[in-house]
Amino acid sequence: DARADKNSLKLDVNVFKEKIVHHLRCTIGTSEKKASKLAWWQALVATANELIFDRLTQTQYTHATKDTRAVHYLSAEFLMGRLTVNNLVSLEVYNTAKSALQELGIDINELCEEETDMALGNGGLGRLAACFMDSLATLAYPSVGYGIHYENGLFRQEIREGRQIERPDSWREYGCPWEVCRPESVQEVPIGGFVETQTAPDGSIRKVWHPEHMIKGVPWDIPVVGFRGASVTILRLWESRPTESFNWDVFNAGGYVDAQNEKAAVETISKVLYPNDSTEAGKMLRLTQQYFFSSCSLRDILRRYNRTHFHDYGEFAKKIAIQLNDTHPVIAIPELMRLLVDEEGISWDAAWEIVTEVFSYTNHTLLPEALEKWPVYIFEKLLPRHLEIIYEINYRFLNEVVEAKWSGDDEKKRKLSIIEEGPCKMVRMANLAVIASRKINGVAEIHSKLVRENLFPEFSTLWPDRFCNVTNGVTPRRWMLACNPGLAELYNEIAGKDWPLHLDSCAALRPYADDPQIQKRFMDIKFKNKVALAAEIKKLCGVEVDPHAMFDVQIKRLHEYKRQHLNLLYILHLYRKLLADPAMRIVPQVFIFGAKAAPAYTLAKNIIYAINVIGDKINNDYRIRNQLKVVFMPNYRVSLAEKIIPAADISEQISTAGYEASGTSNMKFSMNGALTLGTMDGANIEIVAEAGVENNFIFGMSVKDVQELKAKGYNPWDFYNSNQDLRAVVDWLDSDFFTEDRQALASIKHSLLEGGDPYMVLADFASYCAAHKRAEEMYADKARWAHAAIMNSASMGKFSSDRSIEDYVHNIWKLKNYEIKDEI
Ligand SMILES: CCc1ccc([C@H](C)CC(=O)N[C@@H]2O[C@H](CO)[C@@H](O)[C@H](O)[C@H]2O)cc1
Repeated sequence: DARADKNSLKLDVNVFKEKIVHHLRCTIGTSEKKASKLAWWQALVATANELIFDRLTQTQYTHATKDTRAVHYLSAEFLMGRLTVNNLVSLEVYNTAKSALQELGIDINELCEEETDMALGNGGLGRLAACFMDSLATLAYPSVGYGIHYENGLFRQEIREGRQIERPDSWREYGCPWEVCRPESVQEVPIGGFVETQTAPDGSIRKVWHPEHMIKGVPWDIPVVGFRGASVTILRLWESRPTESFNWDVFNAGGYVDAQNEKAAVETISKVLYPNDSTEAGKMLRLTQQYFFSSCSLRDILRRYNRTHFHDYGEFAKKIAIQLNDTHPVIAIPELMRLLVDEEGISWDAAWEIVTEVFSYTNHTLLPEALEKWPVYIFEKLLPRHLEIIYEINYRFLNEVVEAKWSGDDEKKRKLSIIEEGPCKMVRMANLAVIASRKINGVAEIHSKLVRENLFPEFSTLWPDRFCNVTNGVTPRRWMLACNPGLAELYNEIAGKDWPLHLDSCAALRPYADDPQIQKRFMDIKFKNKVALAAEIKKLCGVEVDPHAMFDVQIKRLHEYKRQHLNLLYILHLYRKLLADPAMRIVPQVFIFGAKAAPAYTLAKNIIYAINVIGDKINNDYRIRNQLKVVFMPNYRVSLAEKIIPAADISEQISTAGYEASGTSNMKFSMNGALTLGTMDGANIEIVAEAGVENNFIFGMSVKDVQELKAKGYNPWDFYNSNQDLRAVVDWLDSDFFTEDRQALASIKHSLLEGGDPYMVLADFASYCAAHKRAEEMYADKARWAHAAIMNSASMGKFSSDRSIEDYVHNIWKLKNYEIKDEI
């Protein structure tokens, strides 16, 4: 299929087959007869790793010999998903592998189901980091991703009687063949303790930190395979371990338990990912995680730099760029100051010069509850020296920069200060990020505008040139070529085989938008994907769905601002109308949901419960003759998204305008020929600008409308009382029609009325219903729908993460890329 193997010459089917059998016997140590599917998968991976590690070595050799400038992407999350299909496709040996396995009587798809997702992230931010790593390797820019080697990724979600149950995600229980440990690059990180101020004979002050503990950081490297093996870079993830100087003396002194506790305490640091994707936990362990990986990463960067620069930091800012993926790694700023001043003996000013040159910061959310602030007392306990450095940075900023601009304006100082005064003083990580970063960017045009105007207005007045926008993107390798081979085949024919590298070239399909043959091809591909998804839904949810129906999909984290409950109100509205008029005939529709809620986010979990119990009722209500189906697919994750997105007709992107920074699933859906039903929020605005608003269904208030209604005072009762249909479905939530446990559903009604409906669900309901009406009408007009589907898919060139990376490279990182030849 379209995932054709250009360089399969390198490894023809027989050679590939021999290598798989060789690894089965000599690497995994079993025989064809006895081998489990897991063993065959491990043998397949070992075979692919031969190519991958060779390219990795070539890549690292080129970067080292050319002493290249590189970007270091610091992120607490990397939502990598599965790597097998992606790596085989990027190496262009997918079909070779498929045929080789076939000849060995093995179905490659079955093998790939053996792989557990590498779910080391919550949602958008983590997946974006993964797409960016793919593009950096494909564009052959020198880069390293740095993160945390969580033993447990994002929890596995099970649905029990409609409720979300969290289960641990021990993804590498039986090891992971895609990662390699690098003991030679272990780091040790101090934490806790106190700071001693020493006065040298020459009167100069020296700060000496006496840490309470040392933590060992063990690096695990995951190779990132660029498309066509352009380069192979690494994602280096740090695992926490107790240091050798593990308190044996405590142990020998019989303090076994204390020794064990200390060991356990250190190991918990990289034990588990915090499952919140927009509310900060404020837990000490969270800051310890952030500091641990940031410090290990900086030490690793300094170690690599000093290999050729021998502690002469004159070139450091020329060779090193560091991107901070939101505020989570911002502790790296005072940590680099500490390493340069305290350990390398560089002056404060020289160190600050370097720090403000190397760091840049990306903001991914405006939600106040997501902006990290740490109590000063936690810093005093964990990171006393960093607190001193933060105070010094703040003092110089307020008294040199702010005083110069707004002399004597204490209000400005209070607003811009890194320290938030009050009963419990807090460290504002976002302010620290802005003060120390060369560039600050948002992730979509509207979001970057709101970052400048609402989040950091004074800072953007102070430093207008520091603020910029880089609209998000997604990798077309995973999100088109690998997950939708039928569509990939069509683009190979129409746009040539390089479209995965030049997504703009997909525009070659636009002139065929009304060509009946192409329309048929395109919609047949969609239908085939819907048949496959219908089978998966049957298997996972036991629900029969008709692939001819309109597949309306909303897959993303469960959050009120993403308004899954608005979607649910419309489903209730449709159901109510069908019950009211048994003769009514609608375009058959299947509403598909996938969403994890942060474990402590009760209302979000109640919305999941509501979707399941209401869905159950509807799916088993014979009176509506299967015209309406509701499916909640459990354990939404990257590998499930790869199955759902190619089969979608409608992409629900219905956040309250001004709340979704960008969104990235919206891009994946459009690329795969789904039509967006959404608000003018985040990247939706840029998507419909490329594909045509007439080819999508925009509804609801704009950002300006939302701001004005909030300013005027929004009263949800006004909408409740003035719209009978709305009132009926909201009241239906507070009934025992769907479940005897009406409390959970009633809590949703309560949040929409007494709770003030903070995300204006009721205000956008009527417009949302009208947009759905338009969608149903267009879906009935097959040619019109096909036109729109093709125009969306063929107009997404801008949303390749390659374009995002080129923007970062030219506006922020100033990198050169290097062709990787086989030099060694
Ligand atoms: C402190 C807890 C926490 C954890 C994660 C986050 C992330 C910033 C949340 C997130 O994933 N934001 C999403 O980032 C995507 C990539 O830029 C955007 O496309 C989404 O709009 C944004 O919600 C905030 C707070």
